[in-house]
Amino acid sequence: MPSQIIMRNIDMIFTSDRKQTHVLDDIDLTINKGEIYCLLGPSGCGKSTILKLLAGFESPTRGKVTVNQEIVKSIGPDRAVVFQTPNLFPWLTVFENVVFGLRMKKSSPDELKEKSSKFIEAVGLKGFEKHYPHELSGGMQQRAAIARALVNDPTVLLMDEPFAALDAQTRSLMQELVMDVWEQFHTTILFITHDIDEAIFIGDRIGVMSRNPGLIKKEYAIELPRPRTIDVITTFEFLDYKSAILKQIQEEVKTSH
Ligand SMILES: Nc1ncnc2c1ncn2[C@@H]1O[C@H](COP(=O)(O)OP(=O)(O)OP(=O)(O)O)[C@@H](O)[C@H]1O
Repeated sequence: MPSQIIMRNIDMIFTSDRKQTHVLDDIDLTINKGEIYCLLGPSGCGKSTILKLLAGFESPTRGKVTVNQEIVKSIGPDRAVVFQTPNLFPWLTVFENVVFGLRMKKSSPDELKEKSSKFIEAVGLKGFEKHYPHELSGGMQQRAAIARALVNDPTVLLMDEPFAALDAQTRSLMQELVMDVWEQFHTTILFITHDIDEAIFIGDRIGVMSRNPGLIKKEYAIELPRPRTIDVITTFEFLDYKSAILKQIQEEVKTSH
């Protein structure tokens, strides 16, 4: 599969109040087209910084970030971001929130209708098009945020702990939703999480990071068959991955204290 995201020799040093923080150290990351790559790691290791570099919110101190063979210089419609909080416009309905980007692009009414219904249905919100965000549960709001991200046909979906604020049951439904959406559209996904089970369930590969400065310490290829359903989390293969990753994280914690 061709590489879609390439980060080479990335260093990131933030300077504030004359203090320098070396957040990322020589990060090399390649994500293939259609792959789901999960980043796991302790708080402050630089996971969101990697996502911000890919989204074009920040530029690296050193190194090169390319998406679709183009150097990332700013934000772009080829890269959609889903954050922990859905950030929907409270004064707009689900339909209007989802088509917001399309309206900005002056898409035709037919395109608005066709694309919104495709993605609203894909995230299981059919029938809720006229609802306002305050009339939806947290999980439903996040579904709308995912539809809004997908409606512009991004080639890359960047998800920053998208389900961290949800209760366990909703979270598990949302993980299955990501699987469903991926089965339909095969979008390349970078998915940031603190949750090992979530990373193994969703990911094709997992990068485990360490901090001070942030490094991708080890990568794991998750060869569980797809399509995956939540039952997979009780299989021996799943538990083997979990135990190996837990061991790696525990070693990290020991050496960083
Ligand atoms: N704009 C900035 N200016 C200065 N320091 C920053 C800036 N953005 C991030 N940092 C610092 O970089 C480090 C990594 O932050 P980042 O948000 O990437 O970590 P993270 O692994 O995503 O953490 P968490 O899991 O808690 O979200 C932190 O120490 C943070 O304070």
